[in-house]
Amino acid sequence: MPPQPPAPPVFYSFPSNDVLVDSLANFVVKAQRDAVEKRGKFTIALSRGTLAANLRGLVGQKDVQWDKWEVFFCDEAAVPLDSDDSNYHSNYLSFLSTVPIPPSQIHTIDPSLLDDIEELADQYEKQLIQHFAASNAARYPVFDLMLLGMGPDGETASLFPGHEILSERDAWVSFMEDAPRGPKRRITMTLPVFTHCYRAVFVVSGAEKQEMLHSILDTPETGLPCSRVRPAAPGLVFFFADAEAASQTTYPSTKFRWIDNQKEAEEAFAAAQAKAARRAAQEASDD
Ligand SMILES: O=C(O)[C@H](O)[C@@H](O)[C@H](O)[C@H](O)COP(=O)(O)O
Repeated sequence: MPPQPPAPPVFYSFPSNDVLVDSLANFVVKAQRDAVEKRGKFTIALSRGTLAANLRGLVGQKDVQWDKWEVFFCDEAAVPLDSDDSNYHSNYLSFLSTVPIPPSQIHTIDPSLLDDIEELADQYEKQLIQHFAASNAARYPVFDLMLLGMGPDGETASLFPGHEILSERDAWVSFMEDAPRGPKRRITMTLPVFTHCYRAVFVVSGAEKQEMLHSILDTPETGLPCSRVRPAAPGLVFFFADAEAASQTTYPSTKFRWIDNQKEAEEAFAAAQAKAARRAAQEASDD
């Protein structure tokens, strides 16, 4: 049988940041429950930026099994773990320090290797191999949930547009010394890792993201890194945006609900598309 094409992205647009935060918490808890039921643990990857603050809805939630969480970082700057540039540090301050995940289950870079960027990436890849060896990894690791930001140039993690790292197919973790913005020396999970997860979720907020979200969702053929995160079957990709970020895109939005598989994602997309067409026809007849 030929491989199934990736499901269309599921786009949720929320009237305010608070509603986005509650819905994201609800989604993460469901993803965790699903992963723990099926695989006995919940393997999640975090990104730097506003994401950590948008996870605040998880704090104090009753049905979270924090002892089942295994936390990795989508990318990391080659800086000490207490630096403002550290992905770990930004997530620690706003999220990880407020929840009882056992520290041994939070997988950071080895800060003794900061001077050797290649070794830093290799060592992080070894941590992934060790974690995934006993479970589902064949060619690539399969994360239960990868939480992603959308950068100003359409980058995600440290996958910048036009950078050669985007063509990496072998390594799970790669490195760069020429990042176009922020800390130059970084390691990052590679594109195939993002396209082999069960669920990838972009969290996008604020008016400054309007244009880029429009490009990513409405003209994915331009091939910006965020548009290239299309997990292979049975994986799914979701966009959570607040009203400000969502104001330019014409991509049909789905009312927030748990979507479990590709068929449901396709049905949600088709229903949202039909609704948008009906609304456009109604508006045209009102004019
Ligand atoms: O590593 C970086 O250069 C930045 O951290 C960047 O890629 C970030 O992930 C996005 O800008 C989204 O961040 P926000 O969600 O904070 O906008």
